[in-house]
Amino acid sequence: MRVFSHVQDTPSRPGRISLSDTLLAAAQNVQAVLAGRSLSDSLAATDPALRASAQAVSFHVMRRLGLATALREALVPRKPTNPLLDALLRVALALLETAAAATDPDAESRPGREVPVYAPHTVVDQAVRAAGAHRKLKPFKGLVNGVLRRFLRERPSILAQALRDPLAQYNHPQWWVERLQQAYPEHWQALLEAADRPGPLALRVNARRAHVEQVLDAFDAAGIEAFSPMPGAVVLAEPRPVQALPGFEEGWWSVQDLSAQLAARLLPVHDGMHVLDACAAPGGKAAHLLEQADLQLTALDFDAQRLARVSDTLQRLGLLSGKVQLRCADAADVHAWWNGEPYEAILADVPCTASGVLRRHPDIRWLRREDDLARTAALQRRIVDALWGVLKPGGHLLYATCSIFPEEGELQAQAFMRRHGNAQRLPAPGQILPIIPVGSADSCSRTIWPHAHVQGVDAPFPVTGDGFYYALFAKKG
Ligand SMILES: C[S@@+](CC[C@H](N)C(=O)[O-])C[C@H]1O[C@@H](n2cnc3c(N)ncnc32)[C@H](O)[C@@H]1O
Repeated sequence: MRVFSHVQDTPSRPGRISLSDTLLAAAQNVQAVLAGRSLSDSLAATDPALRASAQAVSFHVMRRLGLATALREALVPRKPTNPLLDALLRVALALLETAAAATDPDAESRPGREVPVYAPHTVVDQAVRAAGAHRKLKPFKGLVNGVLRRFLRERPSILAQALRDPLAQYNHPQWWVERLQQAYPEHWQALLEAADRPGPLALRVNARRAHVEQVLDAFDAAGIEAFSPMPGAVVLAEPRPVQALPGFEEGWWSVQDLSAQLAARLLPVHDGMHVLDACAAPGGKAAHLLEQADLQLTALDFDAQRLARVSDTLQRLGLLSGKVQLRCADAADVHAWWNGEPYEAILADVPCTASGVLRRHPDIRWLRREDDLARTAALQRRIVDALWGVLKPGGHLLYATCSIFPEEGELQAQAFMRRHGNAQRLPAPGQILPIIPVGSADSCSRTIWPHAHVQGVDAPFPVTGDGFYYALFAKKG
């Protein structure tokens, strides 16, 4: 059994993180997500001492929430009226089932290395202790103990009963599964499985401060296994705390997924150009654009708090200058922010369901509702149509989303072409799916991964980018 090194399975003592505290914090996070709050926001409010361990457990529970819910329903058919109790039961059941699967020779899949695995008796003891330590849960200590012990005694039959529910089998809402089945009849299962594995730690090298070889040499000297799967990018074999990596203080690189790193490479820009990043926060792609060329850049976002992060990002990388203008406004309402000077290039990294980044945000599937898709697609249409009006003839607009739903990708791009007779579609990757390793023969498929960026790479370990969509349009003169 592997126990996370930062979590002890003994009671709280000053300076030590107990598993019971972690379970309680994870239950509070799960409760928050079930109430519609994002896991990142909820974790930000978690005691900093507990945050890393609570995150590891909460991420795992999000990836197993369908199964944990079905197990809880099988054991306690009437939903507990205390939502924290319900969440604690689901957290403990997710961990117990994972622990059991780790040693079950008949289990279909073994937990991955990133999954928190604790001895079953430890999970039961610590969940009971967690209940006892919380004023509102104290009366339910006996129930928690009884439910979890019964699960351990009767696991095969309870698991079989739970797995009759598709939610338990797939750990995604049914509507999500159906949409993927429809869009990707051959890949939907692989997509569901990929969503439950963590994405690789990918870095974008800041061309103004370092180059890939320099970063790889520094990592090698520090005993960190890494390679470069495409120009300007470095991927680590194992996730690590980024502040401890060589070059962090020096601004040599930024954390950015491989698929996201394609944006600034796809939009044709050169020194002196007047460029708009229309949905810019927190500034990853704006920074990349400025690392590539000396631009007159307007970074726009309608969320003031998030826009402040653009400033921080550019500051850290030494990219903030008088040539960069930050504007807080609705991109679709051009009269509110546009000074009348057309842009030569526009990046439209529009808001989306984020269905392509479940590896890093496993809560997203539980937060989204099916009708969000149509609402988000309508917002994207409104934004991109407005932006088309501020693009100079001869200029380029790159449409991007971190989604794998065609309504936000290819269908959106095709509808855009039908609405704008003066648009010409140029080669771009289209839909990128997070299931094909970079460097494999299959990654040369244009619909899956832009082959130009990966051909000839001899990958020492398999790497995939997040789910993303790119379409590039030129405005006829
Ligand atoms: C996918 S994120 C952008 C990520 C960013 N390009 C980066 O690389 O760091 C989408 C952004 O669009 C912003 N947004 C949403 N609706 C908007 C609107 N109507 N006008 C401008 N920005 C908007 C959100 O606040 C969010 O920061």
